Amino acid sequence: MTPPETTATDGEVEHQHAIKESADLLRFATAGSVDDGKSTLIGRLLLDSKAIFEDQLESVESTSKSRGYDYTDLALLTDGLRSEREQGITIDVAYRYFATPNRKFIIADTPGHVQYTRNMVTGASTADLGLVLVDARQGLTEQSRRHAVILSLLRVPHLVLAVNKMDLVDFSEDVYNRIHKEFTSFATKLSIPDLEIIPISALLGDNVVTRSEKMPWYSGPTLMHHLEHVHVASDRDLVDVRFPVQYVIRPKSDEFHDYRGYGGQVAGGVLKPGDEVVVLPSGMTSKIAKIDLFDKEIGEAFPPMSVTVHLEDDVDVSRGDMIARVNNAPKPSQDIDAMVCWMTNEPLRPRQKLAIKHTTRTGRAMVKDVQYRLDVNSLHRDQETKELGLNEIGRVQLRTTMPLLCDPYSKNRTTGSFILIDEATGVTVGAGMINSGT
Ligand SMILES: Nc1nc2c(ncn2[C@@H]2O[C@H](COP(=O)(O)OP(=O)(O)OP(=O)(O)O)[C@@H](O)[C@H]2O)c(=O)[nH]1
Repeated sequence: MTPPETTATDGEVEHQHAIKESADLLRFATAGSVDDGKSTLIGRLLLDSKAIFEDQLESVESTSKSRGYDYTDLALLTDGLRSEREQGITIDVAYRYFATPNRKFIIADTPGHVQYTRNMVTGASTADLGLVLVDARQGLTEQSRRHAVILSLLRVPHLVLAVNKMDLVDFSEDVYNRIHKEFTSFATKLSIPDLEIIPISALLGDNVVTRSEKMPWYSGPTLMHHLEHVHVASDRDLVDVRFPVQYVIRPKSDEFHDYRGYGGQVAGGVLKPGDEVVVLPSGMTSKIAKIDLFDKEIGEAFPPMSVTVHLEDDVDVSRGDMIARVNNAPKPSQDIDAMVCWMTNEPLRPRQKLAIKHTTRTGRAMVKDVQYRLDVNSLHRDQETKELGLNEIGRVQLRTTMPLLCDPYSKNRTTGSFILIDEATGVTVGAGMINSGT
């Protein structure tokens, strides 16, 4: 029997197209200790996937020669780009773009010498994949463990441990197996849904883009093959509708009376015209009249699309409000239980007051308790020290002055996270992942 013919509606076609678009893009964050070879690896990825321009390569080759190297120092490519961007920015993350015929990539590159959790958290918070480098001669270090812990707390769904400089350990299977064993046993204590451990030489290119002939014992994918094929579209929450309103487009005159829209980025679920929705915190309900993407009307919107939503009724909606589905809305919470990464010298302590930014709202919060501090090496929970120092991670209870419309971070990385800001200086001093709100 022939299956009935189906015709896709415009909305479905757009949906498929947008899913393909988001699947075509991989955001990944790199992490490693100083000199593990991160810059060299990024240079190698760009070079072997032919994502760099001839003139850039020529300048790197001539600089390498003038410095007396008998190889092309690919780190120059990355570091050159990086130093330009480092100027005057507090959060030291360089974003780099490249593409292969199979996928587009955005790399959030955090310099290894600045061992700040802040950079790592900023770079990895929106990543689909985290790439942690270790030097095969050293194996795991405290910093590689810390990076794995942070990636797991940030629920980065895919993790790659690249065991680099395999050429310096004679491409030894034993060395790889030892690091593999040590890391997998550490990783069982973390939540890492997908882990790949790849032996590479960033300098020589083994298993980066081309398969290494010197490591016939390794049967897994090359790094590039994995980056191109890792499945990311299903990582997004398409069930619970969450639309934090970023701005309200008001009618300028009577002529545009109909054009009241709410702009923002979809943080969860699929929105469609005709859906019954609730506006929080007011609790007023309405229906979605239409959804615009730039100046085009679309049939569906889902994460991470930035759209303008129009409602059928003239309800009162302001910046910081959230549009959700009736019967499936987040509960407003003022008592927040979260894992916090602290990013400044002055410790986080009970009774401290801070500004808190959650989705599109900013308010104030007081630290009620530091329940424990997490030792990133042993994963031991220290309940004695009631504070968090620079780069430390712990479980913290906060009381906010306004209710947050939040979800657990495990359900939604956008509505489940917040940043803490020093009220006097305006500097970001912490990042939080919500366990629960009551
Ligand atoms: N033998 C060998 N040397 C490597 C390899 N990868 C990197 N190196 C060398 O290790 C040194 C450090 O590499 P970088 O790429 O600058 O290290 P990094 O981790 O990016 O360091 P930062 O830029 O300071 O963050 C350089 O001398 C590289 O040439 C490798 O696979 N094999």
